[in-house]
Amino acid sequence: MQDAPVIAVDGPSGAGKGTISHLLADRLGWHFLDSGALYRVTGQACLIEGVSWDDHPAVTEVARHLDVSFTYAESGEVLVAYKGADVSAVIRTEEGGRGASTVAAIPAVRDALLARQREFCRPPGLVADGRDMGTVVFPAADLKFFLTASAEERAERRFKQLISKGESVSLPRLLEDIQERDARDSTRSVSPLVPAEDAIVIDSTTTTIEQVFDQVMLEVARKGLY
Ligand SMILES: Nc1ncnc2c1ncn2[C@@H]1O[C@H](COP(=O)(O)OP(=O)(O)O)[C@@H](O)[C@H]1O
Ligand SMILES: Nc1ccn([C@@H]2O[C@H](COP(=O)(O)OP(=O)(O)O)[C@@H](O)[C@H]2O)c(=O)n1
Repeated sequence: MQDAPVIAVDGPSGAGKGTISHLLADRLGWHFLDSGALYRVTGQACLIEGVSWDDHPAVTEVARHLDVSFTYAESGEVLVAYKGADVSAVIRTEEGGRGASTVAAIPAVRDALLARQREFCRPPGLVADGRDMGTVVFPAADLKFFLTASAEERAERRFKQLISKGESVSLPRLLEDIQERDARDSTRSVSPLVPAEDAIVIDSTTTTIEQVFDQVMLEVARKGLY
């Protein structure tokens, strides 16, 4: 099922998955899958096409025919486009996160995006960032991490991140959003947010990005992947 080695990085919002996955893909020279971006673009595409997030058959059609592309800018930044138009910034807003988490709870939408996610698995290897990389999309992954941190710490991180991008947000509102999103992601019937049985769980509530990355690299080396 897998054409190349895969490292799965799962966990809740703000746990540091994107940060650690990017560092890891850079260090190994592997491809990178931002599966959350596919759900975010699906939510955004619905807004663009005038499809309500509650209209499950219509949202599924949008996901099935999603015209999305990922390209790398010279700065190293990933540009995400829908039908050729840049949606990189708008999909990263809190509204974008809410849309993603709403459409991601529709089983047929997850099915529609499954094959597309697996296509990212190409030599020399793939670092896959998401919620169900180790449980559903790449169950045979060579190494699985589940990153987590307290909801308060994750809200604080998200707050700083959004403020630095010039978004006006309130910390209590963000904490509420994170808790709502955690609940929705963890209780949905398909691909709920749970660590794979063989995942290495890393809680970064009180550790720095560097410390988490060192721990991850130790496991990668132990597996002979670097
Ligand atoms: N261990 C950590 N300590 C402090 N800040 C962190 C840590 N890990 C990530 N961050 C910061 O938290 C924010 C969210 O991280 P991100 O990688 O986007 O999380 P996720 O992809 O899991 O939602 C970023 O601004 C990132 O720099
Ligand atoms: N593999 C994935 C990735 C994301 N998602 C959903 O998409 C939303 C946004 O994912 P993301 O990884 O971009 O979000 P953050 O962790 O960066 O907040 C999540 O809240 C999940 O509901 C999912 O269901 N499965």
